[in-house]
Amino acid sequence: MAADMDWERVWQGDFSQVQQSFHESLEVRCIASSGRGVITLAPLHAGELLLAERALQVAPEKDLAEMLQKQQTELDDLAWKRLDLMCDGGDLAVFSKPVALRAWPGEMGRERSSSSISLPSMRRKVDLNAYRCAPPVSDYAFSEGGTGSGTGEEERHSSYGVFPLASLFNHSCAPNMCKVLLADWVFLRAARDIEPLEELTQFYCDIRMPVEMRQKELSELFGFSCACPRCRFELQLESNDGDGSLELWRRFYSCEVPLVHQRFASELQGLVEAAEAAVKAKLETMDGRATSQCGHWALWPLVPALQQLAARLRLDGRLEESLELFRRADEVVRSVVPLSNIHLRLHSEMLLTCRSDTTLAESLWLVAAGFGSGLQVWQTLVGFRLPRLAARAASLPAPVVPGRCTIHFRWEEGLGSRSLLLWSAAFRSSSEICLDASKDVLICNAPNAEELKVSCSNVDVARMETKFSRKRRCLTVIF
Ligand SMILES: C[S@@+](CC[C@H](N)C(=O)[O-])C[C@H]1O[C@@H](n2cnc3c(N)ncnc32)[C@H](O)[C@@H]1O
Repeated sequence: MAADMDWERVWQGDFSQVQQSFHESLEVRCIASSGRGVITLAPLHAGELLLAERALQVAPEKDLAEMLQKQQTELDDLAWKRLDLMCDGGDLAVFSKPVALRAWPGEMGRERSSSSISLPSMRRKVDLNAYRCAPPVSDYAFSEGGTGSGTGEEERHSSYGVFPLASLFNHSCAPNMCKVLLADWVFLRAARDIEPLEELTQFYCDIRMPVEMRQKELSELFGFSCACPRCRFELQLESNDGDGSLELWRRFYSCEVPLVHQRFASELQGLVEAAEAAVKAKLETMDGRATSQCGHWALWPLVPALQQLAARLRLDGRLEESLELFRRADEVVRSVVPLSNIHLRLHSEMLLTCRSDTTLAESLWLVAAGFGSGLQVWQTLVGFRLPRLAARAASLPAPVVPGRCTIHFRWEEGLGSRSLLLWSAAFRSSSEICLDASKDVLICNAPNAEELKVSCSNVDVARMETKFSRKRRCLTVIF
């Protein structure tokens, strides 16, 4: 995978070095059904690039289906099959055998001589799959006065693209991937650390909306009822509100925040605290099923108010309290949509509040992981609001993406043998993985990984057998 791509050039609109590339551990498990779409076989680390794909066609939305319909004869067989299998609303069932994304669709595709894709079907494909494209430096840079790219709002939003591989990924309202669209390219990255066999998800609707609105939009536009963990949790929370104690909390969903805009900071703080207390009390009545992640999700509606409050405290010179509130908002945002524009905004605010090197390094990492590494990329997305910090940012070491990875382990008992399975996003090749033993502990390490110690009796490293799967990033140690 092109991890060492020169992102500064990409963000300046030079795509000459970019090639279609895939993470080798991705597998397609089903299409056009509610089952799991694309999964990973390997652990992934936040910021890892999973797919770089160029659009088959980019055009104004109204022309896209017709252009693709005409263009299909010019596509090579593989591209045509991918387009043919792109979801058009029909349910094509779960496969008996998964297909690697890089080989997609393998044997699955129709032979193209049999028929061409009809215009109505192409229209459905475009409706269900097309992404809005953007020229470099556009929506991502969010200065009020434009970005200097000279493109007007209308022009920026007039192009849509069809990406047959990227559109194989299903939706979640708390997705684990982030998507960057630049010109006619899409880049998908792991937005957080992801375990082997987890489904990879992106978002199709505005995930800032309350659950009922998200459900309505996904059902009307994409024809499915979202049953992601966040929707399930929020629906359960709402259904538990027979006594109406969540009324204040509900009013905080972003659309209502302008109403509280006029209040004094202390008054707003009181309201936020009351809403938080109400939702926390409600969580406690939910038979212990609410995880800590649910606790964060429950605070999502409060994020705009937390930001407003933090900005006011900053104006009053209460910098530490302000920073603390921005951090809390960031933690909640991270649980819903990691590595997003919302973070960029929050991190800029944090930097305006406190110009410490730690906060600056965090913001450099965030940009590198979500959008591509390089000082210029940071400058384009965040630094342009903070001119006085640019020189300091340049003096900090470039952030390493991925950062330090955990090594996971599991014991497996076989017939007459015992194996230890070790896996980590940091495992690139077996030669880099170090195994050592001291007394009753087996120690495993690799570049970029946190050292792992596993209790283990009478280990003789010299007599152990090992097998390594690069695809799964898994080392099996047989004793
Ligand atoms: C862009 S496609 C996603 C890939 C699709 N599963 C496929 O096989 O081509 C959008 C369609 O996938 C299905 N889909 C996506 N996310 C889903 C989810 N979370 N639950 C149920 N169906 C989903 C819906 O049929 C939707 O119209």
